[in-house]
Amino acid sequence: MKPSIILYKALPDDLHKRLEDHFTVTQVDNLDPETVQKNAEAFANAEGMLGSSEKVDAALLEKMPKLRATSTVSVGYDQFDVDALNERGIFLMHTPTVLTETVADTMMALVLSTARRVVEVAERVKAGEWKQGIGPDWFGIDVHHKTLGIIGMGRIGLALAQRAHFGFGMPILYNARRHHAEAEERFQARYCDIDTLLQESDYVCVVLPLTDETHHMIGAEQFKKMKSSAIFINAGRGPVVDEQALIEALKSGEIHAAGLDVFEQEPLPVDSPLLSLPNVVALPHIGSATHETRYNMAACAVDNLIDALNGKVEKNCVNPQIAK
Ligand SMILES: NC(=O)C1=CN([C@@H]2O[C@H](COP(=O)(O)OP(=O)(O)OC[C@H]3O[C@@H](n4cnc5c(N)ncnc54)[C@H](OP(=O)(O)O)[C@@H]3O)[C@@H](O)[C@H]2O)C=CC1
Ligand SMILES: O=CC(=O)O
Repeated sequence: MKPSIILYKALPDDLHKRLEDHFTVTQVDNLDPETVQKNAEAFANAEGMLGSSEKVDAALLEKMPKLRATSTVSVGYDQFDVDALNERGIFLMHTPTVLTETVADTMMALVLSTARRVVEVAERVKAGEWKQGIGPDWFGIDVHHKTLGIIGMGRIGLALAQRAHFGFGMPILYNARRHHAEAEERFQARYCDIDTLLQESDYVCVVLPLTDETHHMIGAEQFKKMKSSAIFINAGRGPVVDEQALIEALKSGEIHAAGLDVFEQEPLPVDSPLLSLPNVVALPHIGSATHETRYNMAACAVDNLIDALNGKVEKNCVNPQIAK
């Protein structure tokens, strides 16, 4: 008999079929308590689950006594209570690598569009304001050869450094928990403490996972240390940044502008002050959102679940140490 799984995300037809070749699939819209209750038997029998952007906590796991593996269509796994999974011996699979280059492209797009005011100026053209040769009120600031600070020199940080170094001739500063020889050798990146990075960077790019240590790691104190001409980019997770402090820093001119792909609350509430600031480029968490990459992530998550339920966790497993 095929193992049963819960699928809580729509997948392309061929990938859905691949899951059905291996498993008995129950598809649900979300993991809300009402959904779980309505499909209680399917949840009780599920040995695997696959989806994204839904909380998986101890209360949900209680309803899934047979669960052996979870597979998220994302690299970030802050939605999961990893301790609870470990305690139950449940594998957590994720999709690193397949999305790295696309997210780095998005970060470079945020740097460029914020510095050159691409969104704001394009809106002015559409509004019919381009009536004569443009003056300084349309100008932006340069990106090439400015100093780029990267907080989080992991897979994505490294791909961003590559673009900035080879494409834009930017000196690179970085901070992470450890030194990264590859970044230093290939991109002449210089490791520094966060304060030095904040003080010396023209662009401060954050691409950190959300953890207890990184929650509100960037707040009022950190914005005060940045140059008043600095541009701040966040594409990691919203709660890594104290959003209220960011709003104050943007309003008071403590920093020049911000390019954001992630927010403390998503979707960003329509009354967020961020939306009325002309010096903010706000994107709807599109870091990995290209057709190619989203397909590759889904395919990776499907393979990950098949692997994990067959006891194969050498690749893409967050907690391989629980294997018996
Ligand atoms: N906007 C979007 O759509 C997307 C957002 N993301 C987010 O980006 C994050 C990073 O992805 P990826 O690069 O693949 O992950 P990696 O695990 O490869 O990199 C994470 C980096 O963060 C650093 N880090 C972690 N904790 C701390 C800390 N307390 N202090 C300083 N540095 C820290 C790590 O340091 P060290 O190297 O020393 O271990 C590492 O350099 C994801 O977790 C996710 O939240 C990812 C994809 C898309
Ligand atoms: O935010 C996206 C991810 O893959 O993590």
